[in-house]
Parts: sequence; structure tokens; C-alpha cells
Amino acid sequence: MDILILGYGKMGKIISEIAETRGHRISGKINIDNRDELNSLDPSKIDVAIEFSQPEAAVENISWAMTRGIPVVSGTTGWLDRKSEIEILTAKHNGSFFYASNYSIGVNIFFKVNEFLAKLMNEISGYQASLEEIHHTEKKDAPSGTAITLAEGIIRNVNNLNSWHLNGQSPESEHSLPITAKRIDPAPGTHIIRYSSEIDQIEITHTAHSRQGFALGAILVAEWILGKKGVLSMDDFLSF
Ligand SMILES: NC(=O)C1=CN([C@@H]2O[C@H](COP(=O)(O)OP(=O)(O)OC[C@H]3O[C@@H](n4cnc5c(N)ncnc54)[C@H](OP(=O)(O)O)[C@@H]3O)[C@@H](O)[C@H]2O)C=CC1
Ligand SMILES: O=C(O)C1=N[C@H](C(=O)O)C[C@H](O)C1
Repeated sequence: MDILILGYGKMGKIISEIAETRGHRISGKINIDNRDELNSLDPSKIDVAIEFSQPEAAVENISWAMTRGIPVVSGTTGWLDRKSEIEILTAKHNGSFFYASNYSIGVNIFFKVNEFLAKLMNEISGYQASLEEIHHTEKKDAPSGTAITLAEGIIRNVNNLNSWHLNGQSPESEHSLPITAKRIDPAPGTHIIRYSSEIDQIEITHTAHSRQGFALGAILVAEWILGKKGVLSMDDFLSF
């Protein structure tokens, strides 16, 4: 497979390395300072673009590939207020767009455990839910995309919660889930969900030991997406 890397930073580099060990070729490694190289590429020779860049760059990067008929696997967080633009573009070009806030298989299991626990906690009173995420200090967005997905999973299942807020900001209502975002090097990504009562505390944690899981997950999706159309997610890719 010929893979175009849009965003050759921490993730782009690991993705390129793992992709090559799996026998794929890298058509281009695009960063902000070498975007001109895109003009010299032949889109018909690119099977898939993997996009891990920055919140401000994601829409431009994804659109570049989509308008050239290249399927896109995107992992950039912090831009989803504009996701509908990409959904419209995908339909217009009969393209393929895959998005996940977290490509690690372990985190996707954690998403399911989170929803299961939230359903149980919805049946009892006395517990206050909260979420904490810890990432390296270079991370641009807060809370993490993963924390937002987790918060949405809790809000969908716990009746007395209807929104989330970042600790330190004013909540929309008293029914808002607080999220604490800590920036501590070299944390690749830790997410903790807590339900605290006066009697005890229930806590579940996912800790990424490295970025390998995110990168491998994105490549597995890129291998899977060939020939598929539409706006796709981990629910389409995973069988659990
Ligand atoms: N979904 C998931 O599983 C995961 C998602 N992420 C997300 O992926 C994104 C990237 O993370 P990470 O690799 O750690 O970040 P880095 O900052 O290490 O890398 C981002 C790269 O994108 C480049 N870039 C910036 N603007 C553009 C542009 N216009 N066109 C092309 N490239 C551009 C940057 O270039 P320069 O350095 O020159 O500015 C940089 O090299 C983040 O949003 C992060 O939250 C991260 C891990 C897992
Ligand atoms: O920026 C990161 O590093 C990560 N970003 C993603 C997020 O915002 O959820 C996924 C992972 O936690 C690492």
C-alpha cells in the first residue's frame, strides 16, 4: 500500500516506521514547512492518507486528500466542531473518511467498559462522576479527544449528567461532568474515570505506555479502509 503521511510529527514518525515494517511504502511525509511537496505527488498512486497533524491544520489536510479521491484516516483531535464540513465533502466526492479520537485497541475496549460502568452507576445514587486525563506538555488541545469521547459515553448513560466542562471553567449546569486535564512529561496518554461517594470510590484507568498502540491502530484501519466508502468509525472497524 502507498501511504501519504499528513503531519510528520511524533505520531507521523511512528506510523511511518510501523507501516514500513508491515511492507507499505510512504509516498510523502508532509509537515507545515514542506507542504509544497504535495504538488509533486500523483494522487492516483496514493492508496490512503493518514492524518495526524494539528487542530488548525486538520480540515485543510483532510480536504486536500478528499478532493483528490484519496481515502483519509484521521486522528487529529481538537477540530471536531468542523467535522460536518468533512462529512459533506466526503459525500460530495463519494469518498472515505475515518475518524477516531483514539486508535488504540485498548482504549476502544476502555470506551466499552466506560459505558457499561456508566449504565450501572446510573442505577444508584450518591456517587459523583469525574474524569481526569494526563498528557505530555506539547499537547495543544484540552481536554483530550479521548476524554471527550469518554465524557460523551458517560453523559449518554447517566441521566443526571447532560454536559461536560473543563475544571476551572464554569459548568453549563449543575448536571455537568468535570474533566481535569494535566500536562506532565512524558505521559503518552492516561485517562481516569472516578465515581466518588462518601463511602468509597470506584476508579477505572487506561494508561498508554507509548504511542505504539495509537500508531498500529491507525495503520490497521488504513489497511482495512481500502474499497470502503463513507464516514466510518471504530464501530465499523471493530467487531465488539
Ligand atoms: N487519535 C489518536 O489515536 C491519537 C491522536 N493524536 C492527535 O494527533 C495529533 C498529532 O499528534 P502528535 O504527532 O503528537 O503531534 P506533533 O505536534 O508531534 O505533530 C504534528 C505535526 O503536524 C505538523 N503540521 C502542522 N501543521 C501542518 C499542516 N498544515 N500540514 C501538515 N502538517 C502540519 C507539525 O509540523 P511542525 O512541527 O512543522 O509544526 C507536526 O510535525 C494531535 O492532534 C493529537 O492529539 C495523537 C495520538 C493518538
Ligand atoms: O496528543 C496526544 O498525544 C494524544 N491525543 C489523543 C487525544 O487527544 O485523545 C489520543 C491520545 O490520548 C494521545
